[in-house]
Amino acid sequence: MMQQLPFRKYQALGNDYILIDSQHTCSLSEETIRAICHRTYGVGADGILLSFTGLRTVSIYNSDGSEAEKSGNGLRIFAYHLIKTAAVEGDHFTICCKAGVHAVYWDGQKVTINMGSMRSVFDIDSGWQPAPISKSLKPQSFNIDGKQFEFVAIDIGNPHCVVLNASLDDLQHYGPLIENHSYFKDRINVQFLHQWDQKAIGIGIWERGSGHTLSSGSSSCAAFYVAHHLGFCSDQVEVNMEGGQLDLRLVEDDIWMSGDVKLIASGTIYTDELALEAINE
Ligand SMILES: N[C@@H](CCC[C@H](N)C(=O)O)C(=O)O
Repeated sequence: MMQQLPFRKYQALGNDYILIDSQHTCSLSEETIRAICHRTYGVGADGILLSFTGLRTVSIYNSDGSEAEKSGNGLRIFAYHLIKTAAVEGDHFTICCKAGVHAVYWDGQKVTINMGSMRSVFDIDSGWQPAPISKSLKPQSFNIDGKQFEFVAIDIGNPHCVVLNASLDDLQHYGPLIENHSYFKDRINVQFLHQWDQKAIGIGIWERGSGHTLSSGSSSCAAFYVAHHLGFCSDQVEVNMEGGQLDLRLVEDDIWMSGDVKLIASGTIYTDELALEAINE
């Protein structure tokens, strides 16, 4: 059935999302999501945020059509959208995604979100395990296509593999190989941690389901959490990515994230004009 879907397009540090705030029940097939996100046949985006007007809950989709439990930039965008459309009142409210409920603060310029904490940690021998009370993390290593990498994989609502000894030049080649490694049956987001000191860390990003992106909120949180617990940085840092910076701090083991969001376009998607056959080739 032909659908006309009003949308807004937002970007957060170069990580772009199409937000569909639907008045009616609306579900999108994987194929439709891929077509909308396609950079030439569609509107073009790293993902889609789907919500129902009046509700503070959002579903998050990657550009390959898969659903994600969480997105840091996606949540900031959704919160900013609720503020700018006057769907929420005041400067303090909560929003919900598949990974749970998140507190939001708005200071008139930036959205700050409680991104929560590490929920589980990956061990090569025993798989995903509940986060240890000690919060201690131990790097492990794997060999990918002839190259040895040190990594720590943690789940903070969505899964992340923080690689500790990789060069950004290797991201395009090894990113997809790590994303799809047999260790990670639900695939994984990948961060190449390439710079750190007490006040700042730098990461390159390969996202599960969306590939190379210019920034990622949940990736920043995972890389920060790992770097801090390995003693590489303090409990408050700037995370530098190709698309810009996020400010993160740990408060009682929860990661608070703040950063920019911009509304860049709005319009209507005509679903029966989407070139599904072209994107399937
Ligand atoms: N861009 C996001 C992460 C989106 C979800 C991720 N690709 C996944 O599949 O978990 C962010 O800003 O966190």
